[in-house]
Amino acid sequence: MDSNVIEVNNLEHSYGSVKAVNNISFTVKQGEIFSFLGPNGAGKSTVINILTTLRKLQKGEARVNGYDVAKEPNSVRRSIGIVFQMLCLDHEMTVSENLEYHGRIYSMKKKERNKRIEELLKLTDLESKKDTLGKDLSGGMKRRLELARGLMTKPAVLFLDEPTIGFDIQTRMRMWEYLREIKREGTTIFLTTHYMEEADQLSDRISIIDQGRIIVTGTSDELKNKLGKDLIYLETSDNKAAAEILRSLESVKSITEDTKSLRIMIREDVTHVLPQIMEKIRREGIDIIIVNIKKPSMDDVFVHYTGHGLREGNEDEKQQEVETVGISK
Ligand SMILES: Nc1ncnc2c1ncn2[C@@H]1O[C@H](COP(=O)(O)OP(=O)(O)OP(=O)(O)O)[C@@H](O)[C@H]1O
Repeated sequence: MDSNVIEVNNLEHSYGSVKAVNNISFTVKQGEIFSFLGPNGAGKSTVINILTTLRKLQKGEARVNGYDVAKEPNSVRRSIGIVFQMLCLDHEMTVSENLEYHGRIYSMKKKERNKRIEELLKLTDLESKKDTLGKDLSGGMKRRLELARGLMTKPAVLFLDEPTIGFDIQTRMRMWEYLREIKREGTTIFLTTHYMEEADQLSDRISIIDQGRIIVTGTSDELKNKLGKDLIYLETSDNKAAAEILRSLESVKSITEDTKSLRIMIREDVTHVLPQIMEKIRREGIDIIIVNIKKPSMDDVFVHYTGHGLREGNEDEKQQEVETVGISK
């Protein structure tokens, strides 16, 4: 039977007049990797800070490992591991000493500490660096050491706030491997990210969060499949008029329009629909400049549900949604 390691009900949080978290509810099951995917300022850090008891809960309910974050913060803290955006290592200690020190703080016995340090150095590929000072590690190694430290006490749940921010894609992919390995050890992982691919590749389930609200939750496949079977990117001499014409087609599920192109989600096999679409547009005297067919990506899911791209303030990515058929949320 699935058991919930995290349970959040109607969580709200404001900073003065700014409502950072607006009535959020979700659960995370034992052994899952669960991600909050959202742009800067969406409210991700605020939620993770409340769940890890670093920020006081204002309104709503939250339980972690069965403990109430408002009423039993010490029990929550003892049962979790945390890795935050900001590095908190001691740069004058070696890799092993950093882990050793953390184990002592949590009153781990010497034998247990040594065993765990050995396991974690192996897991995070830091065995050859065990006597290197924190300040002499690369950025990726420092983050791995943070990860190892967060896991020292074998927490039931690990919280990671943007674990791979600023990493190149290779280092990011290695980090995903470590996180999958940690999951295999039985740890539940809650992470925040603004990388589409990270959420897509790593998570068992994803919540898209925007402006303090959860917009939609599901597995990567569920979210993509809800959009439609295939997606056609179309650039024409008059996108607005083309969207107008195509909206009446039964096979078209929805159309997202931006300044350059149309993203057309379709219900049926693209090979049947595409000739029909081309014919209809050409008949109206509209020229087709580019046609591209692909399966919906997490990027498409994000644009579809939020109505904009992920990098806030980039006008090229601001999209205007012109749905033809409402989709269930
Ligand atoms: N200490 C604070 N005081 C005032 N406003 C804050 C504070 N922390 C966050 N905010 C505001 O609350 C909103 C949510 O911020 P939060 O840091 O939770 O978002 P986020 O999704 O984690 O963003 P990022 O990815 O940039 O960390 C934003 O509008 C932010 O400006």
